[in-house]
Amino acid sequence: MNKKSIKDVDVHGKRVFCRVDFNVPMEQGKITDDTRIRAALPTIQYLMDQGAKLILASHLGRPKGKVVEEMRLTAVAERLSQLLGKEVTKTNEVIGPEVTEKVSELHNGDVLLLENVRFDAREEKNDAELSRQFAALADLFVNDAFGTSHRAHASTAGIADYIPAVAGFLLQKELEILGSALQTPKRPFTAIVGGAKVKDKIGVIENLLTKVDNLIIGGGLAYTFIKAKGLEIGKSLLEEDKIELAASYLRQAEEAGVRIYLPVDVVVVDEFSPHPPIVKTVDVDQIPTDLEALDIGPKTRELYADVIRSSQLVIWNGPMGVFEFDQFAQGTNTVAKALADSEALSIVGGGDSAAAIEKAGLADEVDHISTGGGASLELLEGKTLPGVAVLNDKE
Ligand SMILES: Nc1ncnc2c1ncn2[C@@H]1O[C@H](COP(=O)(O)OP(=O)(O)O)[C@@H](O)[C@H]1O
Ligand SMILES: O=C(OP(=O)(O)O)[C@H](O)COP(=O)(O)O
Ligand SMILES: [Mg+2]
Repeated sequence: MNKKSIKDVDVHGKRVFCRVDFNVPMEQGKITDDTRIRAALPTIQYLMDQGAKLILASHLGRPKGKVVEEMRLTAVAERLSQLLGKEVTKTNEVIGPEVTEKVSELHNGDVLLLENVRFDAREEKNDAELSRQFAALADLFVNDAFGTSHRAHASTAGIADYIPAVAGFLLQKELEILGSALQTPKRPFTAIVGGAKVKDKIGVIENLLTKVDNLIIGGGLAYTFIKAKGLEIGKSLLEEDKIELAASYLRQAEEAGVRIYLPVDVVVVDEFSPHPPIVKTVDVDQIPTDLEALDIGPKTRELYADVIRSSQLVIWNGPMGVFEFDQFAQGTNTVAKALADSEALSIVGGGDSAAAIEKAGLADEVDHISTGGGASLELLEGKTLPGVAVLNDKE
């Protein structure tokens, strides 16, 4: 990578604004998986040891520019304090007098965490004024938020217009590992895409079709494709205005000789909950109009596991079902197990996918767990990530 890293600059006594991705899965105010916090520790610890005054910034969820109490970073600050064995101060605002004061009180080696940056509507607009205000707090910008580096926002990109900008260790490591796997991909090369961010993820498929041998589609993403094939999907997750696009991908794949795998059976329910009154497995052409699919069925699990076992490189982003409810985690767990057992070079990416593989107890069995889902897919497409592009080049 020809970008400067924190090793290339002197941070002693400097105020460092470090963007991290602490967008961790939460349930009832509790962190259910702290992979992303742990992944940022090497950078944070290094900057502390070097005597920097550290200002950390992250988003959590999608609060859409307003304060949402459940999306405050309070639990994140507590967990970070535990992991570092040192008190992390947190502000209750994103920017303003409280932030300015707390920054001025920092000593070398201290850590301050700003409130969820997406509480400020200007963050996602990559607003110049907010970028300038962030920059005014610090002498240096460090991007270690690989999982958010595909977003051009004030704290991931805009800030770099005003102060020197370098990469953290996590960002560097992610780019190296993903970059080398993709440079001369081992074949057969299989990509597995699932999850719930259909709007974000469907777009990457066009490019993936030029790179992979097999494309497995599961999770919430699958239903827009099933609909595109003219089948009934009931109340399953659908991105209405992407149906045409999905249909065109199915045609393109056929022309390119890429095999697309879609669910052949699914688990449907009458209520989105851990224990719905009705739970049944049906073939994909038999989804009742009033039910919703929360997992891939047993035939699909076996089919997907077979494809994985015959691959040499597998990149997986997005759970196969609503794995947070144990009853609907079987599709995700079967895919995770197949990946763990296979000889393929295996890379799993995404905040929720990482949580799923941890929950399945298989985190040590795959080659790399990436903290980025959308980010790793865009990298896989061959795109330059905005949060990387803004960093200073090595001289
Ligand atoms: N069939 C489905 N219907 C609704 N949500 C689903 C379905 N399958 C998976 N999901 C949800 O997708 C979410 C993760 O999506 P996403 O954020 O895109 O993945 P990642 O964080 O791994 O990149 C999980 O919370 C999971 O419950
Ligand atoms: O969780 C994230 O991405 P992921 O779900 O693709 O892993 C990142 O924190 C980015 O969040 P965003 O998709 O709301 O911009
Ligand atoms: Mg996610």
